[in-house]
Amino acid sequence: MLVFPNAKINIGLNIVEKRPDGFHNIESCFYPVGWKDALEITTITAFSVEFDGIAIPGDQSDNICVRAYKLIAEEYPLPPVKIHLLKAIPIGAGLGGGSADAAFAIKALNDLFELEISFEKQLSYARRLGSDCAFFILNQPAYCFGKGDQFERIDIGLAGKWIVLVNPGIHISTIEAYAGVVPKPSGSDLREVLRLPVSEWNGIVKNDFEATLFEKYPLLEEIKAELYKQGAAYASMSGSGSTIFGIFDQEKDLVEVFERYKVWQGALQ
Ligand SMILES: C[C@@](CO)(OP(=O)(O)O)[C@H](O)COP(=O)(O)OP(=O)(O)OC[C@H]1O[C@@H](n2ccc(N)nc2=O)[C@H](O)[C@@H]1O
Ligand SMILES: Nc1ncnc2c1ncn2[C@@H]1O[C@H](COP(=O)(O)OP(=O)(O)O)[C@@H](O)[C@H]1O
Repeated sequence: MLVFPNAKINIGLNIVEKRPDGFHNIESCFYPVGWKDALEITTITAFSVEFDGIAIPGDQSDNICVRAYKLIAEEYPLPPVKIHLLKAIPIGAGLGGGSADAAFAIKALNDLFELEISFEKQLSYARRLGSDCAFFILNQPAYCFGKGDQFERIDIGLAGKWIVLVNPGIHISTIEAYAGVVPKPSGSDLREVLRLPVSEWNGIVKNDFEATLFEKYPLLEEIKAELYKQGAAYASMSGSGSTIFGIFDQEKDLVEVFERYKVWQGALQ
């Protein structure tokens, strides 16, 4: 079975409080985008994994796809599989690529072996693998809260708008990014704020990671400024960075402008 795990962006990201378990409660709109990996799961006589594309840090047995398989195999009699991942989504980039791989692995195993795992149970497996992971089970625009693992559907009418994602290749660890932020209540309801026209979001829809990370990596702020210079209606860092995205009213080709970096551009669904 061949599936294509996609990235997400965060439109607004409020880090509102530190929790007793060490995690943070956040408020954010997660929105799927078309930058994709390819993940193939097939039956085989002995379990194996193969990785192509961007090198993934860490041991193969720690790969989140392998962890997803092992988690489901604890409760369901799964045969051995071959997991083949072609990694294209930049890593440590605020795009949730690893979480997407895990969620799509859960869904693919469920479909391939007709396990009939309920949607709620798929969510609970996903939550055990990562805070961002449950969102990718639904994989629709959502207002996310709690650790980022609770969500409700949100319709902010971006379908058809053009998005450009720019990744300068700076790897930012999620733990490092959270450690640099002092949580504070957001003071407004992001769901309400996102009802404003996109062109009014600048300065109002904020990512709380930007302040510290822009200070540490000024290039990120420069990329954001360039996206506005190119006519973006709204631009922001995604998640814990380092990817910066711009939303445009019309199709825009910025590959040459950002030729030194990885760029993905396409229409929002
Ligand atoms: C920042 C966000 C925003 O969407 O995304 P990315 O930028 O990584 O894609 C997420 O909160 C990342 O979620 P995810 O990448 O799944 O994180 P996890 O694996 O659950 O946690 C990694 C580490 O990040 C910190 N963490 C994560 C989530 C959260 N709500 N509070 C935290 O403090 C914890 O230190 C945790 O040990
Ligand atoms: N399939 C995978 N794809 C990407 N990263 C993975 C994967 N499996 C495990 N990881 C680990 O998860 C970390 C975070 O990856 P990723 O989800 O791409 O970043 P981000 O949280 O910034 O979106 C990586 O540095 C890597 O060590």
